[in-house]
Amino acid sequence: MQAIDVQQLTKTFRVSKNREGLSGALKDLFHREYREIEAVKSISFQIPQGEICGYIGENGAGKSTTIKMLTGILMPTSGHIRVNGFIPFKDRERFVQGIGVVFGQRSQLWWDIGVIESFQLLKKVYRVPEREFRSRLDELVERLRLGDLLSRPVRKLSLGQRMRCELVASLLHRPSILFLDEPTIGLDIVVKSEIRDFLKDMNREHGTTILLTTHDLQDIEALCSRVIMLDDGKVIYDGGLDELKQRWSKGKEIQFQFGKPTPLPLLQGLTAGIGVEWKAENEVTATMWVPNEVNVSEALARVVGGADIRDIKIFETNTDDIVREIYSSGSAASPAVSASGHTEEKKEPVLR
Ligand SMILES: Nc1ncnc2c1ncn2[C@@H]1O[C@H](COP(=O)(O)OP(=O)(O)OP(=O)(O)O)[C@@H](O)[C@H]1O
Repeated sequence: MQAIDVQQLTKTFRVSKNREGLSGALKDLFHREYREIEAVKSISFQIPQGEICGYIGENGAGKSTTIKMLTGILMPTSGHIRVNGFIPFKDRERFVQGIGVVFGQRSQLWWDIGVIESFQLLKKVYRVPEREFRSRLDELVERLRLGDLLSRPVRKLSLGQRMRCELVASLLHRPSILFLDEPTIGLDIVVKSEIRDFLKDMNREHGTTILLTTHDLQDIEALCSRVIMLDDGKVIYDGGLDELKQRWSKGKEIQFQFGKPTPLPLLQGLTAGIGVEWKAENEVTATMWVPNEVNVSEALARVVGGADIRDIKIFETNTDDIVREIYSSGSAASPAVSASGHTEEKKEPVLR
């Protein structure tokens, strides 16, 4: 059974139009006009148990709307969803026992009471037996170093402390699927990396399936082997992160540190005719841009054979650059390949 199975899922919001001016407002009183916003447009994907999948897209692409449908908060306009075998908006009570949710911008903890009291309330909501609750709480508190925070009211926690508590709250009932909507938003680099390590451990030790929505592509790099990319309500990429990089990356930068001053014309002469470009950083450091179509070992061999090299660093194009490029280029994608390795029908990208 797939952890998440989504077929031709669509969500259309109906919003009222506000006419301008006093006469417009009066007209609205008697006859409202509506327009439709198609936030999610017939998307399909499956996520097997135990996978960490990134769900990315620009503002307004439809990510949160999808997560809300997957967690049963919103009802789809059309299409089918199964999460852990349940239809989320129907079988609410049994369905929520199997999922955990963290919305980075919204808290599931009670603001004015101690963190531990919030956890106790959630234990009741999810009907977790006392012994199980204790052992799970001990494990999570130790892992996320929450010991000192448990008696503090949530309003007195820093954002990083609160987010660690939110994660505990979402995992107390041992859900098999975790939905994370911007879990690292606004956090400093240390807390971000703590949270990423924690999620990796949860996935490895308990096989927790994670669907992660984020604008922070470092989250994706650190956690996800697969990414689903959304644009204007449609899936425009579904596949491996490495494949995404290979497909979209235009080349590599290779930085050389030389043992003595090495002028650019000498380096350009060594690599003449193979299509690389040089940039001097200083007298003893230069960077060679190697487009994908150029053979890297040939380019390297030419430099190694003619210059005194102390150090070499290779920089791949990073995910941030690639994703920015995809959103801004409007380039056509090749057929989307699902994580299962099956080539799906061509998803026409509408990239703006
Ligand atoms: N309750 C709603 N009523 C009307 N329109 C909505 C509602 N919720 C979302 N939308 C619209 O649906 C589209 C998708 O919004 P959604 O919040 O899913 O995008 P998102 O990818 O999560 O964006 P962000 O990264 O900014 O959170 C947007 O055009 C948004 O304005």
